Amino acid sequence: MPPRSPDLPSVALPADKELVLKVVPMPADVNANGDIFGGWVMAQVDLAGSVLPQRISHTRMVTVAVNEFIFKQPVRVGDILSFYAGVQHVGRTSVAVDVEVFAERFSDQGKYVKVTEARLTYVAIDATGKPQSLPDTEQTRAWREKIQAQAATKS
Ligand SMILES: CCCCCCCCCCCCCCCC(=O)SCCNC(=O)CCNC(=O)[C@H](O)C(C)(C)COP(=O)(O)OP(=O)(O)OC[C@H]1O[C@@H](n2cnc3c(N)ncnc32)[C@H](O)[C@@H]1OP(=O)(O)O
Repeated sequence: MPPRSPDLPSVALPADKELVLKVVPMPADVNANGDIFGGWVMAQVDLAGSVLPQRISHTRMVTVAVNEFIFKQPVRVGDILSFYAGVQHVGRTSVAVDVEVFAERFSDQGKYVKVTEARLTYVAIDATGKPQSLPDTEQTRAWREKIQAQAATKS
């Protein structure tokens, strides 16, 4: 196995996002370098990103786009991965979500390395697979208002 690069300093976990998933990759998930295969990480990010949209849709949702995906640091076997998600846009049928992934080395817990960040978009679909409007729930309105308020403070 090639030598490991030294770990970066621990970073703070995001206060503006929600912990939606924790998982530990196993030896079956490695690539030819001995690190965790990027496709495995992408699959976990897709699942993690779907948690918040599913909270408001109450119907089937599909991933329409991976708008951005950055592998910042390698993931190792046995890392405890924490997936943090935040809704960035709520459209008529779609929800865009930012996902950040942090690794705790199994033998050095409590120190976090940011390994991945991504933006994905999910679409609510009906029984025939066509996009359908998101329901107008309290949660939907709360996210829309929060996003508008954040945009107003930026401009
Ligand atoms: C009953 C309950 C069951 C619960 C059960 C729980 C299961 C818990 C596990 C869940 C797990 C989920 C996570 C795995 C999810 C997969 O694995 S899904 C599999 C991969 N994805 C697919 O197969 C989708 C294939 N694509 C399609 O079917 C169609 O393209 C779609 C998605 C229905 C969209 O159809 P379309 O006619 O192109 O739609 P269109 O009207 O142009 O756009 C719809 C919306 O998408 C947006 N959009 C389109 N393209 C883009 C883009 N590139 N970027 C950003 N936004 C875009 C549009 O802006 C529009 O947004 P709104 O303005 O309406 O908000």
